[in-house]
Amino acid sequence: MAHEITDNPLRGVEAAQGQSGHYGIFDQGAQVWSWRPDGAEPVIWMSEKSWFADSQPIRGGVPICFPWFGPGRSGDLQPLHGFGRLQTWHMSNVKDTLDRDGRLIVEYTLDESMSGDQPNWPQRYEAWFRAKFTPEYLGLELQIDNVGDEDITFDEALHTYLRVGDVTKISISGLDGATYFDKVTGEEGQVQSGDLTVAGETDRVYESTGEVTIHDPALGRDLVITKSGSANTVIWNPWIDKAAAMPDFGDDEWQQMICIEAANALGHPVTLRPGESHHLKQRITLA
Ligand SMILES: O=P(O)(O)OC[C@H]1O[C@@H](O)[C@H](O)[C@@H](O)[C@@H]1O
Repeated sequence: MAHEITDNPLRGVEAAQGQSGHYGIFDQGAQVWSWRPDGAEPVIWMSEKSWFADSQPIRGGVPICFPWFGPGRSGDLQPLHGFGRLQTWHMSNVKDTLDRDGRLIVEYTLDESMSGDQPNWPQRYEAWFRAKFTPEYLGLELQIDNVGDEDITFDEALHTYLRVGDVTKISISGLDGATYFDKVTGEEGQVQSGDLTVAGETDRVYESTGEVTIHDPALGRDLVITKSGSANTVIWNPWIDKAAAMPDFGDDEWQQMICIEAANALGHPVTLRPGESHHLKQRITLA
């Protein structure tokens, strides 16, 4: 058993793990799209309606938002969530010990010579991303280096789409007492009370650096999401109307997904002086 470089529907790395496990990442956006530990239901969610086309966002997996989140802090930047997720990243390293312990590590790089002329963010940077697939957890790490001679400021997110059995039955713990901006109502300074349940369109940017757990009774499992280097946890489910309005999202698919994103956005951009680096990490563990 070894990893393969595959081309369908997009170029990337794939691996089988055990009898039924599967790992996958695309070069476009350095986007993880599959983590299914052996014997488990998929943990990473992918839409069956996703486009797989050059320079189009991929709906599902783990999009890397960079160097801005959504339309950016000015509210008018395109493409949404930054150009990083639309670029073809350079696969710089692949290591597997699949036969021994079921692990696969894939590393990617991106810099301004590859992302080309970006009028909204003409900065010098190097980005490095590592996905570590193991039978126990999926580890994600994004490093941004300032390689220029001026300060750089950016937003970023690991926009992780997770598969759940029935989103109306899950509860998410770990955010009790955290303040959040509700992007659906536009209300700032909301405070989470107890566990979060999903009963409508949900789009919240929490001030939170801690661990959250999804309790999923329909699949009979918990997903534990830890992170570092991140001031915000974003939770997103489009619910019925927004799902129906998105051409790359199945009308009923909102029922089986939730995004739990490790971000630095809105009031928490990252500023790096020349020569400095920033690390953003997220780990998903099946419990
Ligand atoms: O459709 P996109 O650009 O992939 O974004 C999906 C969602 O991503 C979330 O992170 C945002 O908070 C939502 O507002 C947004 O709708």
